[in-house]
Amino acid sequence: MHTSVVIGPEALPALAELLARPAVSQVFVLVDGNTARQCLPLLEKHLPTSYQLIEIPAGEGYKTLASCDTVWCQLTEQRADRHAVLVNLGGGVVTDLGGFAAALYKRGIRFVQVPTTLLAQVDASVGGKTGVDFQGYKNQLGVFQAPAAVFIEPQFLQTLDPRQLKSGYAEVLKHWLIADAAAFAQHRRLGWLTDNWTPIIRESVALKERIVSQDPLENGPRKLLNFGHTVGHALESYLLTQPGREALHGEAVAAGLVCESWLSVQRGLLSPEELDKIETFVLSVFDKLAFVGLETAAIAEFALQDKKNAGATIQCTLLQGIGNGVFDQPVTLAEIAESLRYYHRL
Ligand SMILES: NC(=O)c1ccc[n+]([C@@H]2O[C@H](COP(=O)([O-])OP(=O)(O)OC[C@H]3O[C@@H](n4cnc5c(N)ncnc54)[C@H](O)[C@@H]3O)[C@@H](O)[C@H]2O)c1
Ligand SMILES: O=C(O)C(=O)C[C@@H](O)[C@H](O)[C@H](O)COP(=O)(O)O
Ligand SMILES: [Zn+2]
Repeated sequence: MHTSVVIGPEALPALAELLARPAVSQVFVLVDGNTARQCLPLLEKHLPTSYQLIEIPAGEGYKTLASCDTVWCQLTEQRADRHAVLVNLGGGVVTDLGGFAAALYKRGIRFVQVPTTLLAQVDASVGGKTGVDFQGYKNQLGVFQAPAAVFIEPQFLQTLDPRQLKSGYAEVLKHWLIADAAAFAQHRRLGWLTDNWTPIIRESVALKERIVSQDPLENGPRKLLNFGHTVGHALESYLLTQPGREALHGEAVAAGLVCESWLSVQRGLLSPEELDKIETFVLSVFDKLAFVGLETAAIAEFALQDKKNAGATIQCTLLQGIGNGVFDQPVTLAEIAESLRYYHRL
């Protein structure tokens, strides 16, 4: 099944057209505190006058069942029927949570993604992974459910904090490392900042869609899109338990890209020179995440809950050369901890 993704100035008019169809009974718009203030004004003129707003607090800490409860209560109070559409206006937290809440309400109503962060525009809004965090584990509850459509307006990025922009760049880098060596080489020369994100968004979405279309439910090649995430999610989850030390998803993934590239060298899949290129570029863009050597075991433990694992075996996506990901590579807990110690020493 193909999901329509509209990118550019035609995106919001196309959304308006979809919402005006007679088959749509009610329109609900899910926002967080920031997208309510900073993104809704741009969207509002493309919405029907009768839309209802649902707001959750901003941030990863609210990607929870409790926030879904807020969504479900409001849909129920407003007697939303199966022909209602939920418009998710926000970053990956809103698109993941809104997609999940919509998929469960009355066994599923349609939802559309209107991503407003770079991370959500290049990655989270596409591919149908939805979910929430649970018991400290990332996306522990979720379903694969394709949105009715995705509408990407790069203009939303104008109000985005530079730290958030960088966080999204980690997922772009991931895409190049698993599947596009030429783009990695080109952007390593150019540096990460640009005043026109549209071509990068288009290329990332196309690359991700190509992989997802081969394996929508992640039984095989879709695991490539999880490069950097075995260690990245472990770090993100651990730091979420440490008040004041929380890392953004992309920041943790950036560290994970280095650790998992190091693991690729240990397996003889990647050369030390290639690792050097990756870590030099990553560290030129991202500040190093701070943790002490004694914490590496506790961080690594989180990898035991990674969704790619088979039983007790941690299965990582690694690189067989830059631009060529390989999935289902067994690694031990001790190796994950050692990769974190390598990163810590850089
Ligand atoms: N489903 C997937 O395939 C997928 C892929 C990658 C990441 N994710 C998930 O996405 C989440 C991270 O998403 P994120 O980085 O977008 O974080 P986020 O949704 O928390 O957004 C980051 C911050 O930016 C604010 N914001 C959003 N748009 C803004 C704008 N245009 N201007 C000003 N502020 C704005 C938000 O309110 C929030 O405070 C994680 O939970 C991650 O697990 C999912
Ligand atoms: O779309 C995918 O597949 C991904 O793995 C994209 C990741 O960037 C994203 O963070 C995803 O939510 C991770 O999913 P999980 O299955 O590891 O929880
Ligand atoms: Zn990710």
